[in-house]
Amino acid sequence: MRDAGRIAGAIDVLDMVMNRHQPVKDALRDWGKAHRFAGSGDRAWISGLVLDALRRRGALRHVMGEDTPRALVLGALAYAWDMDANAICAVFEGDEHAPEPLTEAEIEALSKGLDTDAPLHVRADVPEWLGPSFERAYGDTAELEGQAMAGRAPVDLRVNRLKAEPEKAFGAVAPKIKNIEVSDLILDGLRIPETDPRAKAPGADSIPAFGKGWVEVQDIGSQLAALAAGDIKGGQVLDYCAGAGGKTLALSALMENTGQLYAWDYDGRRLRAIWPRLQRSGARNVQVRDGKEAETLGDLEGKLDCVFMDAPCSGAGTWRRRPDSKWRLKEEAFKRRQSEQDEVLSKAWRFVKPGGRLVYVTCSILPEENEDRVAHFLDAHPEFTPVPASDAMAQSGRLAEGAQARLKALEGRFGAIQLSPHRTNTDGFYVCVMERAM
Ligand SMILES: C[S@@+](CC[C@H](N)C(=O)[O-])C[C@H]1O[C@@H](n2cnc3c(N)ncnc32)[C@H](O)[C@@H]1O
Repeated sequence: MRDAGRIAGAIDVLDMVMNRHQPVKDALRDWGKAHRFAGSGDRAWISGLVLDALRRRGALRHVMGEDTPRALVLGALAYAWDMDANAICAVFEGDEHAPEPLTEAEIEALSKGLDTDAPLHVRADVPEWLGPSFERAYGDTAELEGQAMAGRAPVDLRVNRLKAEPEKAFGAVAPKIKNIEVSDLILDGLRIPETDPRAKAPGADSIPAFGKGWVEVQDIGSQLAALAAGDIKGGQVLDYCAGAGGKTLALSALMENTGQLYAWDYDGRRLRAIWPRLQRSGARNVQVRDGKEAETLGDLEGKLDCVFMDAPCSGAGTWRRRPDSKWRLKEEAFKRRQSEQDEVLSKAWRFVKPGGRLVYVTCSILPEENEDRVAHFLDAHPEFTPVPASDAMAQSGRLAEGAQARLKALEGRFGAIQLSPHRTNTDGFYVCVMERAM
């Protein structure tokens, strides 16, 4: 396909996302079925443009003066892909598959530059109702935090030391994936830098090292959050919100297959995906407990060295990867997540033994889901005391040289750490560690 047809395709796909409320992946799949002549390279190009339009939807609709799929796609071409109005006109010219020619108003909007005097929520590219939350959380850096969250994300790998040491895994991955880098924060982390949005992303899960279980796809922020469990080798650990097991696998590797790791989730269906992942990873210290909490976890009360809680949340920390969810989040759902967070905290603490630790994690950058929830919990549970999160991460023995000092500088209230694209070039994770009195 030529670029004019791809741009028309991006407008169609974005229309399906915005007006039929389809996730980007589903819209792209349906569009591909109806346009069989489009190859995988065309679909990757279209997907890259749609995702960039969604990532920057706030600033783009402001500059374009409308919030239509066409306006956002044209805006993304100009302001995210650096194509000026003349270049877009030239691509459209004489191509029967091109969208309608640019209007005078569009040419002007594509040429005038982004509005640096716009309100914060526009400059930070977040929904208007979340502007105050952003400002409260990040003050002077709110705009930078929002803009970094509107950028593209790299793909990160975690070396699974149950199967391969980092050097061996790197040696196996490097010939397959160009430009792979070693993380500067974490010893087991590898990074595939963000690629050209017009091109197909390297398929990390199709390389032999992935099939053999030597590496797992996991954002460095998520890996750091798991390290906050500390030195848990030989310990008794509960992954209370285990879901599909991303953190379970990281915790098992941290435990070097010693001790006992219990994986539980309130929604048993979510646990199903954990089984093949456990098998591929070689984890042998995991007991998946599937069933009602009272029946399946009752025997663990007051016994565990660490309860790890990757709480349900808005997912605001992953907006770079799922930008449609940024605009779908509604106040009511946001409030519901906060009640769920209070609920999981109010239940899970009882499994921690005296002297043991509770690790509260969200993939959110919003204080209502993070420090506000911890404050609420600590008010009701004075027997828990916060522990500096960077110290807990260092106790895992898996931080890269110099990383502890960098993370220490990020510690805020309760010694908790807020990771973010702007601060750590990771997804936005919040990590708070609390210790139960003896
Ligand atoms: C962020 S996800 C967990 C992701 C998982 N740890 C991973 O790394 O792949 C949050 C999980 O919390 C679970 N959850 C939601 N509400 C819950 C509740 N009230 N009690 C326990 N778990 C809950 C959800 O089922 C979901 O699987």
